[in-house]
Formats: sequence, structure tokens, C-alpha cells
Amino acid sequence: MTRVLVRNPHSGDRKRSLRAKELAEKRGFDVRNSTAPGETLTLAREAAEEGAAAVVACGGDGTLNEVVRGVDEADGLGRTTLGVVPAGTGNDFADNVGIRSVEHAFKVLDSGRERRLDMGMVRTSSGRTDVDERPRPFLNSCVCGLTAEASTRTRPDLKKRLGVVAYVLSTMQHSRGFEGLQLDVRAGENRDPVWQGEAVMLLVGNGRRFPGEARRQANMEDGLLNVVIIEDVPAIDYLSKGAADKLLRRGASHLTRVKVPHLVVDASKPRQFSLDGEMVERRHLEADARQGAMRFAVGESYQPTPEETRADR
Ligand SMILES: Nc1ncnc2c1ncn2[C@@H]1O[C@H](COP(=O)(O)OP(=O)(O)OP(=O)(O)O)[C@@H](O)[C@H]1O
Repeated sequence: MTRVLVRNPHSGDRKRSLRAKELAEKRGFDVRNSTAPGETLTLAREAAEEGAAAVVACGGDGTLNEVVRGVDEADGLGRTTLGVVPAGTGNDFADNVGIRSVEHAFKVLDSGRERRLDMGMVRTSSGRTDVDERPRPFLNSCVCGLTAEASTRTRPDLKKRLGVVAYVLSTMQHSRGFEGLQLDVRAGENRDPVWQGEAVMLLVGNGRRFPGEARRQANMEDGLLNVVIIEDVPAIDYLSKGAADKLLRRGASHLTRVKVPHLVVDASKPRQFSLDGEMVERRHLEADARQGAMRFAVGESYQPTPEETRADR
């Protein structure tokens, strides 16, 4: 059975990616290298269409997202094992499924251990009713409130520590007139109201939790999205060490947290949403947790039901 490694040769420091190529070839993987942005999606789609038993992303979270999209476009999620070799700068998802290094990733793939994991799925549109695009997966998070400008200004150390939240903190620090998000957030089949008003940030997590929570890894098998809405910015220094923890402090009056299978978000005008780091500007967004949609190769330390502390509930 063919195992395909879809490799972004430009991710991370490139060295780990080269090491991965070497290990993959030794093990008989069919290694396919991308030559341009976006090509990992096409390579993954083709591999799944050809009936590959496993399609493995070699790169960071951006590459993994494209690979999963490609397999999904080939309607191959049910029959293809997905995997990841962490060779990017940010390897959040690999961390969350217990994959510790390039070498370890191949051991995991050889072990055959896999779990059915939830996948976040998003449909967006520019209007209120015309949901007009093919849904797109996200594995880690979907975040609203970011600007592309902020991502270029964000300090690398902050990015490393806080991930996507760093972009938001940076936005708020840098732009004096940060424009709040006028949002109407609803959940479930009946679109029950969850929250309405002016928010500074909306975070929707599939594979991960956000700062302020006891654990990083979320439950990826419960069919639920972790939603956090932050309203009104308290007077704090956004770039200080504890800023994210203060913002996301449990029980804080400016926070709303819910776990739902389906979420509907309407903004008063088009806003930036980041899907695993890729930006789209839209007014309307619907997010679903597709329970057990992915067959994913996981490490031995992966916990199907990460124990929740009282503070997580
Ligand atoms: N051959 C290529 N040349 C240039 N860009 C590429 C190539 N292949 C893929 N890409 C782009 O690289 C981006 C993904 O990068 P990836 O996530 O793997 O690495 P990274 O930037 O090092 O890590 P991270 O995103 O986790 O910080 C995607 O936007 C993808 O389209």
C-alpha cells in the first residue's frame, strides 16, 4: 500500500524537512515535493485520488492544513490515514497528537496507531444568507480579529509563546483605534443566541485550547468546538508577559466560553478570520466540528480524553 509524503521543502529551518525526506525514502514512502505555494494541496488531492493508504504532511501547521484540504477535496478522508512530520516553525497540531520530532513521526507512522479525530469545518460568505463556498477545514483554530498587518509586526518570541493570540495582542497594541468586532454569535441547529455585541476577539478551537486554560490540548474526539469570545478590553499592557492569561482568565466578566458542535457568526461588515493561520475576509461564517472525520496517526502520549480540571469546564 502506498504511503505518500507531501513535503513543503521551504518549511521551518529546511534541515528537518531534508532529514524527513531521507527517512521517508528509506522507508519506501513516495516523497512528493511542492514547488510553489498552494501546491501541497494539489499533491495531497492527487495522492488521495490515486488511493494512497496514507497521506502525510511534512511541514508546519500551514502545510498540514493544505494536505488535509487536498484529501478532503478528493473525498478521501474516510479511507486515507493522515499523518504529520513536524518540520515547520509552528507544529501545534503535531504537538497535540503526541508527535515529538521528525524521527518520532516515522515511528508513529510505522506503529499503525491511529485515532478518529474531529475536524473543524468552516463555510463562509460575504453576505448574511448566501453561504456560497466549499467548506474549508481547520485543525487547530479559527480566529477572528486579526489583521494581516499585525502578523508582520508580531514579535517572533510572542508568536512562539502565544501562537495566534499574539497577533491579536499585537494588533491591539499597535493600532490605537482597534475597531471592535460587531458580532452576532449563535449555536446549534436552531441558531440559539450565544452572544451579541462588540468583541475584541473570537476564538474557535478544534485541536487546541487557548492561553488561560489549564491544558493546551483540547478533546479532539468530542465533536465540540471550544469557543471563546472576549469583549471589552481591560486596561492592560497587551505585550506584557501575563497579558494573554489576564485576557483569558477564567471567570472574568469580559469572557464568554461555550462548547458547541455548530457555530454561526455574523459580523456587521467583512472581517479577517484566520483558519490555522491563513487569512480570509468575510462577514458570515459557520463552523462545525465534524466528529471523527479524520483518521490520524497519533503518538503514544496522545490522550483521547485529556482530563479536564474543574477550571476547564
Ligand atoms: N514550494 C513552496 N514554496 C513556497 N511556499 C510553499 C511551498 N510549498 C508550500 N508553501 C506554502 O508554505 C505555507 C506553509 O508553510 P508551513 O506551515 O509548512 O511552514 P512554516 O511557515 O515554516 O511553519 P508554520 O506555518 O507552522 O509557522 C503555505 O502557505 C504553503 O502554500
